[in-house]
Amino acid sequence: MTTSPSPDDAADAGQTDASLTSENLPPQAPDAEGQRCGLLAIVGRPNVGKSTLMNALVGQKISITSKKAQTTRHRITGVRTVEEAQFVFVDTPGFQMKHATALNRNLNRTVQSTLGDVDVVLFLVEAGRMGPADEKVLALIPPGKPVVLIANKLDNIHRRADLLPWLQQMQQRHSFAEFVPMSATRRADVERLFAILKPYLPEQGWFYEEDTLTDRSEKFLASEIIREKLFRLTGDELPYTSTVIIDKWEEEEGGLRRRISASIVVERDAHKGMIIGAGGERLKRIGSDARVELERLMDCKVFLELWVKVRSGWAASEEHLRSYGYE
Ligand SMILES: Nc1nc2c(ncn2[C@@H]2O[C@H](COP(=O)(O)OP(=O)(O)OP(=O)(O)O)[C@@H](O)[C@H]2O)c(=O)[nH]1
Repeated sequence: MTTSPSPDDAADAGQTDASLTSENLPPQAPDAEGQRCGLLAIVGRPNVGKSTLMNALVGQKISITSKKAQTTRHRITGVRTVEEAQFVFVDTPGFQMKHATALNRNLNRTVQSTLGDVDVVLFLVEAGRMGPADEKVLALIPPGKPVVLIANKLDNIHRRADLLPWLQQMQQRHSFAEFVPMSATRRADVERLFAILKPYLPEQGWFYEEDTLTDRSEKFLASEIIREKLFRLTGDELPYTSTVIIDKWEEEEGGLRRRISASIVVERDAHKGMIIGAGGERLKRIGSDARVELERLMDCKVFLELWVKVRSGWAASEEHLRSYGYE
């Protein structure tokens, strides 16, 4: 994956990447003695706190100015180096099981192949709960992979003793490598997690420089920010089957200004109306919220133009998925 944005690089707003193999691993630091480095994935059903944990682990600030070229199969969500250990978090796109469309089947395949390559999987559940949706996620994890059970939202459990019988049950359910009751919202818990995870990282040189936080491209991050605003402002009304494509990306005044044009692709006219809102108010709000965040992230002025397009049945069509780079 390249990090320098190019307006013609259509795949950039999509999700494809080349393969992470021993031949094309990023160069290692010259002095690798004592270093550890490994890939980690955070999985769990919706709403268990994956994003909260990820943000807490890698910090809020995302460095998207890094121009280091990478050709890895995985989209790296974040990198955090703690003392001699470098934690490289990879993305496992969506666990949408609500609608059994081609999109979901593809995503599940992606999830499985991603998890096959990582060194350790962080399986998040809500402390004291293990429902059918959690079971489905657990079933996607390849056998033999070290899985750390994170019992998140511990702060919702008022008496710790109440959790013990549940933890014992969980022990019988799967041979988890570790059990970590914690709150992703508690700094101390998050820092302790690094120490717990460190032994699972292979002893090898770092893949990234110490201060790298992400190597995702600016265009990809921009599409994610727009998507986030889209979902936030449409609530549960909008199905997962919508995506954001960056159509135009122009840098002006030597990078001091960016002109971005993006399309929100939905399946139905009704969804289009939902996004646009009465008098176009909602789309305006999505655009202005996204613009403010993009300006902060990229530290420059941003002109953002948003379009809503209807591609009927695109989520069900494998061909469309390929053209959007979802393979
Ligand atoms: N009380 C409490 N709430 C938490 C904790 N971690 C996350 N949350 C809340 O749980 C909700 C869901 O968190 P997210 O991080 O968005 O969950 P997610 O798993 O990324 O959700 P999806 O994007 O739907 O898959 C948010 O309201 C968080 O603030 C925690 O440790 N304690």
